[in-house]
Amino acid sequence: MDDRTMTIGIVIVAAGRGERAGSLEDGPKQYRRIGGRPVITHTLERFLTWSRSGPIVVVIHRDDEALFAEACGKLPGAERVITTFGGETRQRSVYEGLRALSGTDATHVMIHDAARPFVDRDVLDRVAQALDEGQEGVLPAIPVTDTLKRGGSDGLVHDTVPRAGLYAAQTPQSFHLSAIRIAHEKAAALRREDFTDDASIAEWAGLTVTLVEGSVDNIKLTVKRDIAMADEKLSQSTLPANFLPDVRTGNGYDVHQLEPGDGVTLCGVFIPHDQKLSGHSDADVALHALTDALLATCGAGDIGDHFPPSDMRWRGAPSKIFLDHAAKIVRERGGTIMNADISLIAEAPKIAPHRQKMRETLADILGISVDRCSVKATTNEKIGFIGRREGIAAIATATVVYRGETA
Ligand SMILES: Nc1ccn([C@@H]2O[C@H](COP(=O)(O)OP(=O)(O)OP(=O)(O)O)[C@@H](O)[C@H]2O)c(=O)n1
Ligand SMILES: C[C@](O)(CO)[C@H](O)COP(=O)(O)O
Repeated sequence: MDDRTMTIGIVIVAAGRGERAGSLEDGPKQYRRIGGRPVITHTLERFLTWSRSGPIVVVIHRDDEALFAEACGKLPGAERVITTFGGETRQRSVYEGLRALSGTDATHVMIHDAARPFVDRDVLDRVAQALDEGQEGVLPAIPVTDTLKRGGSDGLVHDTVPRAGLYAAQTPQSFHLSAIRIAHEKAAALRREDFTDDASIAEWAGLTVTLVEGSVDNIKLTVKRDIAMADEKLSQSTLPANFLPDVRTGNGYDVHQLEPGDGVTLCGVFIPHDQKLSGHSDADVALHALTDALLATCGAGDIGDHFPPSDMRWRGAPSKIFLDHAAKIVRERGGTIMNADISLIAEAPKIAPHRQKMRETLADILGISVDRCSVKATTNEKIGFIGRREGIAAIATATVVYRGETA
């Protein structure tokens, strides 16, 4: 069953003290800086820019109100975040988050650790897809890769634990909201306070929990070294002085003919109109131009090389598929997308009312923040084929930073 009527609420737990990461000296780990910004800013941004996020609850510690406001108050979309206070244990904090979420229209919930800032859109999409298919509980996890030993207090290895079938549990763990809330209530009533994740509460309450593929990058920052490594991963400041940043810019252009119809899809957004764009796919000129711009940053050809118009699979296809593919190629080649800029040249329809939605759609597809995505529009002053409303054109520019070299 594909249940797209559901609303996925998000609970991000951020009320821990982070003792193992040295909070006594440096403060709670979720407010420590990696890549120049607090850990929780990265985490929350991942959900604010994911198109399927419904209401978002962040569970904070009573002492951290100012820290949270400073870290997240200026993020685009921050005004829709609900905060509530957590408890002594992670389990209690989740419970408080679920209570806060129950006052919204959420039917399902993704429960995520603030201390996992590297969760990516692919993991979120996989978890959401399992919910769409009607799973009661969903656990992103990765197979254990180290050999496992059971040790004793005597400092000796007692035995080797077969690792076949063993997984390391990650978040966001996801459920029907009412089912996981009832499970948490039951655990609280029976004073069971020893659960370290929500999947184990669900299992205990008799819910079925389905495994989906997590990501090796989706680590939980637990000890000091994790935070230093996360910072190294994100920070330019740790690069050697002779590091040459490999910044590349690509451009793309596309045009499609207009014919009588009921609307056009531009930047992934359908706009009702008395014409439609003709083309093999959904003819979204804007996404086609941006796909070419991204491919250009790593010399990966153009859209026609990857999606030939002669291939029947792309007949009527949403152009999001093409842009998604180009972004994946860029990432696989070590690129980080810095920005995307599209200019639409169209006599009609009016683009301005749809610009914000278009920017959000680009941000979601590219997995970057909305402020890195720009959509502009101009008419052609009634000149030429665009002026005669015979077609719509788009010009796109993308900037990507690839792993640099030392001189
Ligand atoms: N009482 C608690 C404990 C934990 N968490 C949150 O749960 C996530 C995972 O917990 P963990 O890594 O164990 O964090 P801490 O409890 O903060 O760490 P420590 O055990 O080292 O103190 C974190 O985002 C943390 O902020 C929470 O909201 N409330
Ligand atoms: C929920 C969790 O992230 C799953 O791996 C983890 O159990 C929470 O952290 P803790 O250190 O076990 O409290």
